[in-house]
Amino acid sequence: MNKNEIKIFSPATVANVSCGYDVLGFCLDTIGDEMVVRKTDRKGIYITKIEGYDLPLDATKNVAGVSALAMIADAKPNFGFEIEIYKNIKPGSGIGSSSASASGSVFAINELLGRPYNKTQVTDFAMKGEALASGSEHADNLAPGIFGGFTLVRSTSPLEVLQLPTPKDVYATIIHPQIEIKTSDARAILPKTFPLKDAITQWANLGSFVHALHTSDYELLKRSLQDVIVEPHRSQLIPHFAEVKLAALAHGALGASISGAGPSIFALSKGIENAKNVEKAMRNVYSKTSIAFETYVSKINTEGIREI
Ligand SMILES: Nc1ncnc2c1ncn2[C@@H]1O[C@H](COP(=O)(O)OP(=O)(O)O)[C@@H](O)[C@H]1O
Ligand SMILES: N[C@@H](CCOP(=O)(O)O)C(=O)O
Repeated sequence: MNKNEIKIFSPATVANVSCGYDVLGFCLDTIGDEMVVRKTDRKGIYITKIEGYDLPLDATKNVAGVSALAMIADAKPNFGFEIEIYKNIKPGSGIGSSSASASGSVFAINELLGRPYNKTQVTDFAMKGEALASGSEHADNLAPGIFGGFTLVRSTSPLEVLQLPTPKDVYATIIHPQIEIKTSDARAILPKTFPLKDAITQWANLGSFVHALHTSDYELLKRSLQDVIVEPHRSQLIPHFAEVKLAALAHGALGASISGAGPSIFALSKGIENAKNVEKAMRNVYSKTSIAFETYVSKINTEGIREI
């Protein structure tokens, strides 16, 4: 017997991970949204409550509604769904706020339907919602949220997601300056073409990063966490980016870069003590400014979205 209601935790995620623009991502554990989804007699998708941030209740204007509508257009159930969203992830944060909603609704509906879709198909529906926020279909936040751990999106059409291993001692530190950068704006500022020599550097680093995850080679992980394509352009949108990155590296981070489209900055470290030292160092930089900020230290969440 399928359930009528489900409550889920939909975690924040870090996309790009320095060397993997639009393809690489990982899942966080200490911050995420909660959602309640229930079956209702009236057909369609109804967002009945949003707490935390001011977002549209209209299902066609909310990423959670758009992905859910795509799923029910395919599944054609003879009932509908009500969605309540309890947002903790600020929209425009760079830690996958829109992705958590777009993937959370379809994860929950799939559960209530008795899991007719596999994780790749769920991600595909979620991409329809994510496209509303960013202006293009990308799955580098959605895939780690739905699959858990580190993921690589080999292709979005057709969608192919590779689940990568998570070395057991890797922790993430995030600093989120409380300014908003819309993903669509941060995408629009990127050049359309790049020098071949930069592309070579980037794909060498991406390949090495994936190899480092498979072999738990922390030194290689460190050398691979470089972004010569996107970071030089987007870092200009983030106040004190260079200082935060330098501070993180000086206090033991394996690497640091922009989380998603920013303004959040992430670092990866070996061991939770290093990750906490990095958090302190990042906080020190922003404490000297008038910009409000939040920080998080998190293990890599290998489960992804979960029922609570
Ligand atoms: N359920 C939702 N959660 C978050 N943002 C949403 C939602 N529905 C629509 N949006 C819109 O998506 C944009 C935020 O997405 P985006 O710029 O990708 O930020 P983030 O990096 O935090 O995902 C905002 O314009 C917001 O109004
Ligand atoms: N690859 C995308 C990722 C956007 O992530 P978000 O968390 O900022 O929505 C991009 O870099 O544009």
